[in-house]
Amino acid sequence: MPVEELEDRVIIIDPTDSTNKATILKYGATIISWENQSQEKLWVSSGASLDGSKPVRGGIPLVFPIFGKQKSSTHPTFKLPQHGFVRNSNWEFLGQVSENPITVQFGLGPENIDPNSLKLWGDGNYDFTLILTISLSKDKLITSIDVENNGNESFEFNWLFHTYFKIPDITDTLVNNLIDQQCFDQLLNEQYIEKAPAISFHEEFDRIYKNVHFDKIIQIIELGKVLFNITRKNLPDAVVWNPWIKKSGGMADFKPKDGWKNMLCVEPGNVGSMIELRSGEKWSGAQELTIGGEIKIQANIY
Ligand SMILES: O=P(O)(O)OC[C@H]1O[C@@H](O)[C@H](O)[C@@H](O)[C@@H]1O
Repeated sequence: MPVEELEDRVIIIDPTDSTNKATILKYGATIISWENQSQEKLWVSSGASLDGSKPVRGGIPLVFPIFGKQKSSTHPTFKLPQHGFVRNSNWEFLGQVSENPITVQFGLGPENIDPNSLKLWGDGNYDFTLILTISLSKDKLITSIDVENNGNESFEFNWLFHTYFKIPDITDTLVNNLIDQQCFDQLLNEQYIEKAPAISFHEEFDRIYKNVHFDKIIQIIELGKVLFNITRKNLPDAVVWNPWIKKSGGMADFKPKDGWKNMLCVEPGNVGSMIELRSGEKWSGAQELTIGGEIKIQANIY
């Protein structure tokens, strides 16, 4: 059976190789496991709540309609909690849409969201449909999102796939192809141009890389070996985050305590600015994750 639906989750299996599978929690439509040749590729905290009581610390949580917290008190997203409400809403499993590659969909609309949470966005006046499509094949996981405005009012939103990659050791890890990219450092509260030929990690790291050219493949490399390639469709920005020792120590659901050594978030999204969607309009974006291959150094693409 390539798709198995349980009460709280859906498991999908590559029909060509049963050692490739993914598990999606209905809560948040959070992908909590991606096994490739029986090896786990996503980091999930051993202290993560999987019972729907809080967003999952790990896997691929979904961020909408606000990334972080809105600073402008007049914006309709101002009252929303950090990263919005879809990572803590129960999505509807819509079923399988293709056998090979195995592809499934989840949907979310106002009817699936707790009314108190819904009111925090534009006083609950927006009507929308989100469709998440997840496709798994050999060495590849694709997640795509479609957003549609079904209401009469326009709305503005951010989207982000908050992907937690599992890595052997953060101190041996590099992230490639972000040189000369404009970035906003969330720790320094400063904007500058990234000058590192490849990013390395030796302390807390929290940067938003903006308008990264769509031809650029962001690679996570460990000791000369490509672990992951991240490509994006219509998602111009990428957040790179590792909480390191102190910040992870302050998160009750972050376990084991030295788990920061084995995780790195590279999060494709549209967060440098907001997307405006008028009544009846649709927007979509996707991240494509592939395993392995050659190191590809891309100089500037103009
Ligand atoms: O603790 P949360 O809400 O899941 O957020 C985790 C992190 O998410 C990242 O995307 C942000 O850049 C960080 O600033 C933030 O700390």
